Amino acid sequence: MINDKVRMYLLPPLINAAVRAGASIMNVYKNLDDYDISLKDDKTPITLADRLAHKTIREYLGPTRIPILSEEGREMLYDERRNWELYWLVDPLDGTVEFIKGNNEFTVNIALMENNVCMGAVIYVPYFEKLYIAGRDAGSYVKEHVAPDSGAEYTYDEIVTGWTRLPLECEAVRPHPRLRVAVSRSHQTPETAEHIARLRATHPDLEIVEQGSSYKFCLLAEGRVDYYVRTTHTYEWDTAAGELILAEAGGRTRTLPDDGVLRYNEKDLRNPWFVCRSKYCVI
Ligand SMILES: Nc1ncnc2c1ncn2[C@@H]1O[C@H](COP(=O)(O)O)[C@@H](OP(=O)(O)O)[C@H]1O
Ligand SMILES: [Mg+2]
Repeated sequence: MINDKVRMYLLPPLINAAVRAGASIMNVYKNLDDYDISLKDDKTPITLADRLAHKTIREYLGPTRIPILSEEGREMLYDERRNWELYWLVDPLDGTVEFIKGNNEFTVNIALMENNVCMGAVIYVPYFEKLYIAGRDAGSYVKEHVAPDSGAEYTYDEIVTGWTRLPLECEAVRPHPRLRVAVSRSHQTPETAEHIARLRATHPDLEIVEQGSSYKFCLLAEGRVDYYVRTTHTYEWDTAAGELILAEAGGRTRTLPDDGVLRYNEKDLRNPWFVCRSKYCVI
């Protein structure tokens, strides 16, 4: 089991890898003509930014000698990874579609997995310069004004100075008279609409919040949205960090339709459908 000492030792590489990857992404973001977009086998897009962010993270986390399972290295064989005790689960650029559309809603996700349970997590939102951090049984936090930096070398003390515990306690967050429901901006299905129609039966004035990437988990953790319904595929690297950040802020994630938990390091890395609730969600 990872003890507090190991956790303190691993927090800086986790954070610095994400902030450095954010710098790689933002360097590409400025040059729309040079995104070098292509489609992967599953027909989802990949850009130069995904590749550079992956390379940055791999180079920075390599010296930890903990193996990496990344969206841009997904060809890793199940037999090779199934017995890993520790690994980094990485989405170097989550929300590639939003990146291409230019709406700023993209993130870097890194989760430290121990026996297939997320023990530490970071979601970095480079455009908004926000860093969300969670440790199992240690809470969730947000740190603002963390600019993308290709040479980031934050120490443990620098990271934990000036961060804010989640959920937020400010007035903008609660109480809120209407149920706020997050959905993917670009990936909705008829089942998403049906699910929302059922919610509307009891909450006719509910508010839809369309948002790309794992940033939805961050909004739930902060308490800015109450509920998130996901009825299209995601992969394990899309959810591991966000799920811990939400859980440590008092929220929860449950699979649809069976009300179970998301499992990690499965043979098939695609998640079942799920719903998330913030700490204060009333349904
Ligand atoms: N048709 C599709 N095209 C692109 N991504 C899809 C998709 N269906 C599901 N996804 C998943 O949805 C993620 C984005 O989340 P959201 O829809 O909440 O913005 C993608 O992560 P990547 O952007 O890392 O590939 C991808 O894993
Ligand atoms: Mg993703």
